[in-house]
Amino acid sequence: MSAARPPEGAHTVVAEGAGTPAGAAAAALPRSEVLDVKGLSAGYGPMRVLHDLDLSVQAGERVGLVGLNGHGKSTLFYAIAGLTGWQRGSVRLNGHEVGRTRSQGPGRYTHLIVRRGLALIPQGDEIFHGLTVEEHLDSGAFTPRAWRERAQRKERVLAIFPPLVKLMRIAVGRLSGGERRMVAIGRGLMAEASLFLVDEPSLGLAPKIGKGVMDALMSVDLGLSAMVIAEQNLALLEGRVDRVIGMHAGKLKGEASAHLGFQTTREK
Ligand SMILES: Nc1ncnc2c1ncn2[C@@H]1O[C@H](COP(=O)(O)OP(=O)(O)OP(=O)(O)O)[C@@H](O)[C@H]1O
Repeated sequence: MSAARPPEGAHTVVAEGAGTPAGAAAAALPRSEVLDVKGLSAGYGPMRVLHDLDLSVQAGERVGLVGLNGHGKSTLFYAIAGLTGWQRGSVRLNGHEVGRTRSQGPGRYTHLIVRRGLALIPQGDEIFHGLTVEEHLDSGAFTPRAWRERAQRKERVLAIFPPLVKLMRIAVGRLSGGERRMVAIGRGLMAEASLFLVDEPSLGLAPKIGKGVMDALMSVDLGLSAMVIAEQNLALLEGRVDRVIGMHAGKLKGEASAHLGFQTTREK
């Protein structure tokens, strides 16, 4: 697939949302902190997966999160979205505290966190086979403002994923794996978000297709929003994101600019 930048003036899903809680927060805090995680521990039932994490992401940043299977990348995303069973520590999104103990059940506050500007693009496709491509994209525009602007938002998504243009009326169950991944990511990009968490976008795809999907993600003009991409394959991120953070056994193990390769710099 080819990855095109969206047309000029239609550069970011988020900057367009500047009249909304998420957009206003991002617009009011140019180049400032979108995400500030401090001392985050989280897990499921009796299992502690994340251990005292600190992570800060600035507006406009594209950050890679690299780690092997099972080391907690998805759990970190779920914790930020309030989807883990419990957590301790602070998670601030656009300056607002969204982290708290999930004693009343995972997902209880997720809708509020989403309204604060979070878009989670989960691992795997998480799509409904009977719905069309267009219905999936529309479903990503769930805030009133995003819904009003869904036509423009779809144009931007289609500029990022041109192969979807001809598939809008096709049920996603009939698409290839790479096309389904484009739909899943495109649905996330329809949201009015200031922070996009993208979980292993190349997983399960042939290398060339996976690289194409990653190219498309790199072509998204973030404006004042930020993106964190979890990935097992460092080579897909190296030199293409602003920084790469490693994750091992539920801890952030280091940080390095992508072109320097991976170095442990702030092991906890
Ligand atoms: N819903 C869940 N309930 C219980 N344990 C879970 C759940 N989700 C993940 N885990 C466990 O948490 C640990 C971290 O998994 P996680 O999915 O966060 O890792 P990951 O780095 O994203 O790797 P993967 O690529 O496999 O998703 C693993 O031991 C996993 O089995």
